[in-house]
Amino acid sequence: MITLQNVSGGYLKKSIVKNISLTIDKGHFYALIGPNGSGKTTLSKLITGVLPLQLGSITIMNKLLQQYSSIERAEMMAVLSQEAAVEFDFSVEEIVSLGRYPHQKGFFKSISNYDKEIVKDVMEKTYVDQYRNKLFKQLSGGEKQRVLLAKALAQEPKILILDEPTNHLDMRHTLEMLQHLQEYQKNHELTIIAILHDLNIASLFANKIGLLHHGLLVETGDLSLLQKEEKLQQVYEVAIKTNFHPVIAKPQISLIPNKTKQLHTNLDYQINTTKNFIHIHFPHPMRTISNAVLGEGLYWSRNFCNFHVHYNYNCSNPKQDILNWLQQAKISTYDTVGMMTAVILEDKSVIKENIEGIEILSVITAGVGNAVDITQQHQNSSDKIGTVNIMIFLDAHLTDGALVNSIQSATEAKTKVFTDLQIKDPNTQTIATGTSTDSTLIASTQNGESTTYAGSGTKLGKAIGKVVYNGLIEALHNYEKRKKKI
Ligand SMILES: Nc1ncnc2c1ncn2[C@@H]1O[C@H](COP(=O)(O)OP(=O)(O)OP(=O)(O)O)[C@@H](O)[C@H]1O
Repeated sequence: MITLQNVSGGYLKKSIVKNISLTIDKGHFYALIGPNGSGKTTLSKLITGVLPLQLGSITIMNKLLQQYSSIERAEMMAVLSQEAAVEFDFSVEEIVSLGRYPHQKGFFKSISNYDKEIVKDVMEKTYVDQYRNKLFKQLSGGEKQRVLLAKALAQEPKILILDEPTNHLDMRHTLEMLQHLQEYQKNHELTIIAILHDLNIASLFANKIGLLHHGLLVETGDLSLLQKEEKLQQVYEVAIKTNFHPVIAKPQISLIPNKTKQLHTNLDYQINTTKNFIHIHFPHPMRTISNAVLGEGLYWSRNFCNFHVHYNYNCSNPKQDILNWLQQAKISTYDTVGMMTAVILEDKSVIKENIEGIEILSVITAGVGNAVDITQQHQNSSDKIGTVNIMIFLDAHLTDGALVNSIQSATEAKTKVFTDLQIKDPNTQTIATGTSTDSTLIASTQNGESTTYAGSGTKLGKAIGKVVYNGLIEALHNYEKRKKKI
């Protein structure tokens, strides 16, 4: 619908943007991204016709831009620019009504009932109707931004060009504005071109992205562009890590500040065991992966707790229970991983070793009351509290993939223990592979070179295998000894 072919343009004779070719489909949201001064605003001014082309052509709906009259352009396109701060003594409603101006006919342009309806509607949708009689200049930056969006929408444009539309807006209003625009985009087939500095916002709302650098369009394409770590690092000259949004399938980017000196070189830990909990504390956060009750998934944590509960514990809200117990014990609820067990905590095993240069610590509690053979179809009740809780701490630097690999290594070693000790699933009388509610955690200091593998073919994987095997045997031995005493 909008096609730019070899477009160059700028100020006076100087070309700021050079040789740009791109296509924006009707009803799409096209995000223009790029560092400060890369030419985004200049390119948007070429598209609106505010700046003349030096070279190339711009076609909108199969007609060259210069063939549209200025009135036709004003009807077709609305612009929300950074420079739009009007400081006249207009009320909010008057400013929004100005958006209807290109549509008003006749010599004495006057506002029709239809115009009034549109103005009312957009004011409501952008939540500015509450300020309708207030003077525009008396509004906050964010409120002004919403009024200017209302004015642009009142124009009922086919194309909306936004220069940093979420400037001044807080999180709620940023989201509301863009969701609202998305609705317009769908319902009115509105084409949006938005200059955005926040790449994560661009990812949430754009269909297509264009990356400008030194006036050149270095990449244009779908959201996969936002996963090109090296390209983005090179253009923005900043260290980043791309990943996915935790809830929806959109890329998200995290900034990495200049590497600060690592404050610790080994597993400096403190452990405190009471009747109610084991608390392992590290002075610095560790990168973790676990299926713990609190802090599950990928996380950063300094505190690792395993709480003792009665074997008939009512599991209706285990996470909240752990939060309450942490508060009672005056342990942080923010950077803590929490597990539960019905096993007597004194029977834990703690092994700290240096295996081929890898410092590794394991803290394991174990019982086999609800052992299960995962390969058999018999239905076990699984609302009992975890009996094999494995916590492994490593002085290493693991990628997310290596963390997953470590869990796999720990699980293989655990299953080997069940096989070697001939622990059976009581329902099927076959060798069990674990118990029905086991928890496993891997925590890594993230010191040194990062590694992507921690499977059975690696030094790291074998170190995990060794401490899990030995630690679990010791913990089960303690458990059996206590059972015999009872
Ligand atoms: N009116 C002007 N006259 C001359 N040069 C200008 C003018 N406006 C901008 N420039 C120059 O054009 C270049 C690109 O500016 P532009 O505003 O298009 O970048 P941008 O990518 O929108 O930047 P930002 O992210 O900082 O808003 C800059 O070097 C700027 O100094």
